[in-house]
Amino acid sequence: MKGRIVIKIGSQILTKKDGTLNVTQMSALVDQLAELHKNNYEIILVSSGAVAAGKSEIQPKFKLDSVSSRQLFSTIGQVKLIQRYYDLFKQYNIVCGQILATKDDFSTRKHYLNQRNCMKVMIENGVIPIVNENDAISVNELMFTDNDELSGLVATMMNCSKLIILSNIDGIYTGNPSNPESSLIEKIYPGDDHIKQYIQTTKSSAGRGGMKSKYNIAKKVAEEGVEVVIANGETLNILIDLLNNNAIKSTTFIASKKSTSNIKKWIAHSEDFSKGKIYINAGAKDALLGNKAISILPVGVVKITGEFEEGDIVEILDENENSIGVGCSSYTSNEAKNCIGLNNLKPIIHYDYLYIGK
Ligand SMILES: Nc1ncnc2c1ncn2[C@@H]1O[C@H](COP(=O)(O)OP(=O)(O)O)[C@@H](O)[C@H]1O
Ligand SMILES: N[C@@H](CCC(=O)OP(=O)(O)O)C(=O)O
Repeated sequence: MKGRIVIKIGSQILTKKDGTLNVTQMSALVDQLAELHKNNYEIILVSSGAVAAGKSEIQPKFKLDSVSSRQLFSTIGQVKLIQRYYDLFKQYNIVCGQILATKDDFSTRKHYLNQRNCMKVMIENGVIPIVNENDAISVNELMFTDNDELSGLVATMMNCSKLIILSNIDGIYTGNPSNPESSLIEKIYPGDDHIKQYIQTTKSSAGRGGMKSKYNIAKKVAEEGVEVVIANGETLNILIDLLNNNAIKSTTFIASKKSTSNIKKWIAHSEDFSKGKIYINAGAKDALLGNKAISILPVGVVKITGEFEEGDIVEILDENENSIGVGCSSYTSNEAKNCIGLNNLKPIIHYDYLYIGK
């Protein structure tokens, strides 16, 4: 096996403005995926495009709100999308399978491991998983920011070496990409926090999260040890060139060298399931943000809100409400509240169950 990689393809690459599938583009990408598969890469595809592809199929009989229209179009478009992938992969005798996920499918460790097992058994049998958010049932708080977030979660969960995010742009520019003075940023190292100033809120017409969400998730995933590349899916032979390290326009987020355990990877992507908040003082914050492996002790805690059980996910904040990380509590909320500020007690969050970062 050469490496396990997640490739995420945005709506803009897969569909045309009139809502039909961009079959030429899909076919060019599947040709490359087939070649990588033949060369022993393990591939997980995260594909957007269901909503955009559904729009050309039906004219709603009455005006729909945004939730209903997303539901209606995605149910129709997903069939088109997966059928086309099936046919294209079939030409290479490659079997693909569909996974439609909601955020809730990752909410407990049990759910998370279940998802992991499903993708693992597919890969072990030579099947390419094609993952998309289940737009028909994920609404509001159950929604991922977009498929960039889902692809990051999958890449860390499956211990992939690389995540490639294909959009309609070569990568991250130092300003508005249409401004000739902006230049492409080729490499972003862990801790390069100044880059976020360059990200505009503009996004492509079919995209959901825009570059901001790509940047946020890429930074987080690279800090967990997975290299992330943002590149243009319209560029000829893009995947092959990227994986052969040929000079090609793209932005690479260099992976952090520090290793992150599997349990921490799950915790890192679980902040939306947090049942409570643990506020820590300045000394505890400094210690946590330093280089040592530190647990959160009751003595550094100043306030606790929410109701939680032992093992539940809780958010960690400083006294100014800045989020510092997430972890699994070793106490129930009642027990934890009773030991705020006390010395010589077991950690409220043990280092092994603590993820620092956003
Ligand atoms: N600094 C930047 N560099 C590159 N692209 C940017 C930047 N800021 C905003 N963008 C926008 O982000 C868009 C890509 O995000 P998005 O529309 O969500 O695509 P996708 O459908 O592939 O997920 C680009 O087309 C571009 O307009
Ligand atoms: N699940 C949606 C994808 C939403 C999304 O994240 O789109 P994009 O920003 O183009 O990757 C769909 O298939 O239409």
